[in-house]
Amino acid sequence: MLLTVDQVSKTYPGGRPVLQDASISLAQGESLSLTGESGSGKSTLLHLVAALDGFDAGQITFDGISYSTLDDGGRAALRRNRVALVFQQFNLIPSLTVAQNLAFHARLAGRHDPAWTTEIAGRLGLDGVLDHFPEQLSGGQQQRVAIGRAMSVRPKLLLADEPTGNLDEVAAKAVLDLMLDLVRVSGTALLLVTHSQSVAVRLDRQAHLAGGRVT
Ligand SMILES: Nc1ncnc2c1ncn2[C@@H]1O[C@H](COP(=O)(O)OP(=O)(O)OP(=O)(O)O)[C@@H](O)[C@H]1O
Repeated sequence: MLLTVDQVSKTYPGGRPVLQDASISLAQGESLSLTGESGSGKSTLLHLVAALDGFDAGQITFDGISYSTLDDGGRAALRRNRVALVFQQFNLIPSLTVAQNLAFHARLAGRHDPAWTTEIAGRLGLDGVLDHFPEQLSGGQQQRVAIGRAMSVRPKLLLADEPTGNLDEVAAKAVLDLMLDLVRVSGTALLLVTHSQSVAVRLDRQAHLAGGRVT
């Protein structure tokens, strides 16, 4: 398995338990949707897998590495090289062009591959806007840039938190289609949080969070 979340529990200081013995697993190249009511802990689980936050009990193992063995440097390296994130907000850098945004993470990681970035831009339909700035793009185009930027490092796992949540139905479908195509071509596994059942069923497997557990 590429990712194993094994009986993980998480309570924020002063709060109720959010996750209680939650478990998921993901094979290389596989896609899994995560649904659940608002406040059920979907974003929390995604953040734990991204090593952005710690947990109280259980184990997370990704690509043969147990998170309990990672220090801050190890967690940062994981996010720089192997796990990529896409959020509902596009989080592009406004002063950089589309081409520069697309290459940004890969350059930071010292792994910029111009041929791959060109292929990503083509697959995401961004060829015509490479010299534009984010504010000149539609929401759907901006999210395609954010996805392309995340995929520029060829991550083993893409974590997406409501990636189409800010888009209208037509743009959302186009972005989802392109994202699923890109992760398939790259052999990247995908863990996607969504409120939408119609989005969830497009992925290989579905998981649901309720009462702190995954069903
Ligand atoms: N940093 C934090 N500190 C304290 N409590 C938090 C923090 N982040 C989330 N929570 C709480 O944990 C619970 C789960 O939040 P989380 O964002 O994971 O849910 P979610 O399923 O992603 O919700 P939504 O669908 O509304 O985005 C909520 O009760 C939330 O208030």
